[in-house]
Amino acid sequence: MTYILAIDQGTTSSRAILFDGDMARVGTAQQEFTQHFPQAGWVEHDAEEIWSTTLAVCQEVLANHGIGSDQIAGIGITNQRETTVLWDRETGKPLHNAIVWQDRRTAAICDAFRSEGCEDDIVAQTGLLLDPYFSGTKVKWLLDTIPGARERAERGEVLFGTIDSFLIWRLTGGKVHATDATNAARTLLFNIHTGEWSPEICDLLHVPVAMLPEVRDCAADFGSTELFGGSIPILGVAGDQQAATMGQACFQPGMMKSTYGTGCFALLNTGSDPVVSNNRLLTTIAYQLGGQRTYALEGSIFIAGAAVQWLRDGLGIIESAPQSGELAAQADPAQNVVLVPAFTGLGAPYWKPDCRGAVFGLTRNSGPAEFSKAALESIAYQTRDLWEAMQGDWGGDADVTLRVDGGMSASNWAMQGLSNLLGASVDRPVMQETTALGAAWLAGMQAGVYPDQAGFADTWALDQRFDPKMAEADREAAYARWKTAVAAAMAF
Ligand SMILES: Nc1ncnc2c1ncn2[C@@H]1O[C@H](COP(=O)(O)OP(=O)(O)O)[C@@H](O)[C@H]1O
Ligand SMILES: O=P(O)(O)OC[C@H](O)CO
Repeated sequence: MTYILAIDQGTTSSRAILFDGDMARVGTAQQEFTQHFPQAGWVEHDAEEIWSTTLAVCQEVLANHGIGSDQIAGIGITNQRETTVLWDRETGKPLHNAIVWQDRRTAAICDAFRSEGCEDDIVAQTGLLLDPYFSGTKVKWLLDTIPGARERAERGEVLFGTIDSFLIWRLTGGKVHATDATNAARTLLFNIHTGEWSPEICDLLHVPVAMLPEVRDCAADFGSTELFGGSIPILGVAGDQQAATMGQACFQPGMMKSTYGTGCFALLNTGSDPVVSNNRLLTTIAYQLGGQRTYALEGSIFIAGAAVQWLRDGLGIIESAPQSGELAAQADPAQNVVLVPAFTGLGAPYWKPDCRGAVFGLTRNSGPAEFSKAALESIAYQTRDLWEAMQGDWGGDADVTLRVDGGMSASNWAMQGLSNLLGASVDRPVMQETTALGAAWLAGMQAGVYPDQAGFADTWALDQRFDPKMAEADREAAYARWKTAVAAAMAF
């Protein structure tokens, strides 16, 4: 039997998932790693720990299943996006902790460029917003802060990469400095229309082009690793939300997936033409295969499953995440408690980093069940915001179903509520590890052991469809309450 090894390097853990020749998951190994918060709003990872946990989980899953390197046809890498690493070309050592996508330290840099009138050109070239979320201003901050780093980067002695690049460098023993188009598209340094690094933006941010990785297709030759016995080629790379889009087989324009983990990231395939958002969504590359770019509109919600974690760890009203649905089902239907979970600000389409959470509509009878219901419904309302924005940008032609995945999609109550508030069908696939599957598919297809796009799309199998069970008038009244609550939270 031939196998594919998928590496899913996420924000809180590194995972290795082994798939067999039929794309069935054989085994998983996972290790969490340390989150560093050196100052308010700063989030860092130790890139060495990212590397050591990644290496360990790969070794573990292979050992657990007695699989040798000669049985692995290829490795696919998927990763937390935007997180920024600078390392020494000679030693491979990071110059600094990785600056994580959630880190807000470059807000002032963004404000300064905005006041200089640079935002429109950056948005036009990158499809992104001038926000600390993306890598570009993080690279600038590192080069401004670490003595001598910029001069060394100009000489090609210091390299930049998102996590995929750093892992490729380490896996190949420093032979390959490359990334894929989906990861490049999140850096704020990449022109998504030409498929090349933007010389103008690199100049503006004072980022030497010599330090940037080569950009390749998602399914391509990324070198090989000798670290697991024999040689294994790295054949697939994609940012995690794009890998989930492929894992959900959202290959047709108008198809949309939404991944409910800690946060929620919704991507709508817009085909070969990038769609410019009038609703503060991001325009990004969904995938690049055979040199052809397919674009997506993306909406990013920072708090989804994290609201359920808050019920458990903050309020202590549930002991485990699945209890949130059981409790919500007991809520008094006459109460209209609304939670705006802006614990770390609001993402798309509001982009209000300073907004904070709020609860509205409390009565003397409001208790754990109503809080639980409000927390799960807040995820549905936020998705409805993205859905509305996407329909507006896309011209109302989006698919009438939403494909969901991620840990929280296991909640039937939450998914039924989502369908009710969207007024659309919500499809949950049998295979909910779509991020890893997407990365595995890229590598397996490139290796010639997995089917092409059409064949892969045929293997997508439905676990459960949730159809709306809410009267239109009730849905719209509920959504209007949410909009009022968001406006009030933003005004606070
Ligand atoms: N049955 C459930 N009901 C509601 N939320 C759930 C359920 N199972 C998991 N979650 C939530 O899903 C999140 C974990 O999903 P996961 O995809 O593993 O996220 P991440 O990759 O961001 O760590 C947690 O925030 C958890 O609270
Ligand atoms: O690692 P995740 O699943 O939280 O995903 C993070 C996103 O890629 C950030 O853009």
